[in-house]
Amino acid sequence: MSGRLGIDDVTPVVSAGRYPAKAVVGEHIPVQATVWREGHDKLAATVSWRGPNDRVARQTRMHEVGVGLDRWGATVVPDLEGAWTFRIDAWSDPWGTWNHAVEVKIAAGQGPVDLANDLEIGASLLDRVARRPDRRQERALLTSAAEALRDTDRPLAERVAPALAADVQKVMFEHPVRELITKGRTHKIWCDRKKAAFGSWYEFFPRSTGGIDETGQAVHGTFATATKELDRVAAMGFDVVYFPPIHPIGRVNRKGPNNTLVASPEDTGSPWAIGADEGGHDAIHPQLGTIEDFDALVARAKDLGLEVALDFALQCAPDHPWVLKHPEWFTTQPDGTIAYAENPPKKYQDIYPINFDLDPQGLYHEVLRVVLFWAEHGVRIFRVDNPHTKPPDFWQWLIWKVKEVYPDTLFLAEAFTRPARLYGLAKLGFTQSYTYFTWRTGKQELIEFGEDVRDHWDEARPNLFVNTPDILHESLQHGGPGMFGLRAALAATLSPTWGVYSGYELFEHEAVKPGSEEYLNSEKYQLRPRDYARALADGRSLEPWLRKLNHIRKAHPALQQMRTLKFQSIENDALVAFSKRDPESGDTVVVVVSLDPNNAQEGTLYLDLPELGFDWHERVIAHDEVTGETWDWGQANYVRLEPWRATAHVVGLQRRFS
Ligand SMILES: O=P(O)(O)O[C@H]1O[C@H](CO)[C@@H](O[C@H]2O[C@H](CO)[C@@H](O)[C@H](O)[C@H]2O)[C@H](O)[C@H]1O
Repeated sequence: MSGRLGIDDVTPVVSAGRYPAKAVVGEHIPVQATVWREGHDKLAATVSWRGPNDRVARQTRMHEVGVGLDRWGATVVPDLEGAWTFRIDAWSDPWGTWNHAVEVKIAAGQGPVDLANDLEIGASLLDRVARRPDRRQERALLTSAAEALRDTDRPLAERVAPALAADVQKVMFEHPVRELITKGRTHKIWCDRKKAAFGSWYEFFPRSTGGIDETGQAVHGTFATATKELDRVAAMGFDVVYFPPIHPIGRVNRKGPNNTLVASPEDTGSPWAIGADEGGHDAIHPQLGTIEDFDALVARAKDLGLEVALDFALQCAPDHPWVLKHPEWFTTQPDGTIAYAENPPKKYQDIYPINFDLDPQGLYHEVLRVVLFWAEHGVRIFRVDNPHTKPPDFWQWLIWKVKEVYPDTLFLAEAFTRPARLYGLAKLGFTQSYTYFTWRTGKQELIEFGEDVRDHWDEARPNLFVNTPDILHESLQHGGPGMFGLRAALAATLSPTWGVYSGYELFEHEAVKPGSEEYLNSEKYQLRPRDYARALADGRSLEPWLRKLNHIRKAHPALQQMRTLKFQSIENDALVAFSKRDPESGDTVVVVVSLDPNNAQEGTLYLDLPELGFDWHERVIAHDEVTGETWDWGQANYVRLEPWRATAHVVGLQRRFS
């Protein structure tokens, strides 16, 4: 410890300050610290915080949190993207000490003689503030309160009354006398744009948008056909459209349908097998079109309010130009061959892993060049494939190098891995992280998962995909349409950022074999044209539900929050309930989701109303955004969910004004 007063356990601080805490513009960030001192004198604390353009630090006075905990808190709201810092300043608060002394001594029946010194101390404190050049406006007010304290002709109550009055207290609080000022360590916050925390993602393969020809054959899609698809995606309320790799696909060791190891000349191969004669990571697959076509797609997406996210998979097909040009970037085995990549037990026979240690200088700069190339073409979101198989310091270097040029760039880590690595990557700079959500299906698992991601919010932001081309969870394989609906409801409301891989809205659920999470006829290895319009017309589509969920998410700022997530008690293991509150607007939402896709479930929901900003016994207006019904709710509420009608309630709570 250093400094006159104690300042401990500051939050948000990530890894003892090695990495910046995460925030987005406009986010209410709770700053807390344990601040303590010897003896009985009062202390106070201030957050001194500074934005990227601030020449002078902003000061926000902290308040005591709880009673007797010596814990102090304040909220700061960064209003600009970039690097912010904050520091806790603790100081002795003589005005607070004086207030306390006077109150308790008078309450104990002490008179003016006992309080003589206190009265003079109070007067001199008032004089000190009144004398400040920048307090000219309040000078008369403070001086007259000081005079009253010194006026021995008045009864004691009248001597102290002006100094204890609200107007004087306000000035003395806002412009305090600070003694024994102790400055804490400076901590970092990186503030991203809002989409870093809040957004709805939709993943589709541009190559699957070509439709079917007259012979019934799937036609390879292009950026032009993919562009047409954007209207439907935007209409469903998504904000980010994510494409698997769009680069030339290797021909050597190309995979065939259903992950077979022999491909016919017509087989498209996996887009993650990046690189061929036509180019590598900065090239476009010729069948998709040209860079100009890509630019046009990005522009159209922008018009529709969509942002394009590209996959960034650092690996190479054996015929990737890097393999020939830079053999030093790959590990050669004793027999002269390069081993293919693996993510055990998965085998990626069509790609070589890159060795980051053989020529870091050359490789790092080439990779940076590639990312900046796409950033120059308007891509500011990258979904990074398998980052946990590459060195951590490489990611830290790359992410912050890119942000030096394009600070608004966001990186989603596809690291389904051990928690230390998942959170480690987030701390290094990844904006968002895939999570274990797809595998959390039971009530208790979901509660633990939700609380875990909430409690890591300063360092990692979860992106809850309901499915991916690699993950068709068994619950979706066997749960029927109701399961698709409820999983979407959970993902869209539990986390400010969620995602859907196309085909979900068509309830695609056939696995390649029992026990596998791989789709049958996976789009990873072949084209998969889909007739969304027909399904919608026939009532076989989840599109209306996805649209509704995204609409509700936008209408309720509470659902754009994670810090305020709180699970509420509901008496039924097939029902899970939680609340969220937006600190800015006060918007408050309670979500109840049924985990049973087939049967009606009912239970009593007990709300922690004070936590939600209401009194314990208050009756509130509860409006369900799903069914459109409005109820009168209080502490205990009967809830029934019938999957054929609704798998979830998303209920906005409002104070009942009489
Ligand atoms: O390893 P993960 O399960 O995290 O999956 C990600 O990375 C894989 C490798 O890039 C990728 O796998 C797909 O592409 C491979 C290379 O073409 C191919 O060998 C695999 O069979 C195919 O699944 C996966 O899609 C991606 O999400």
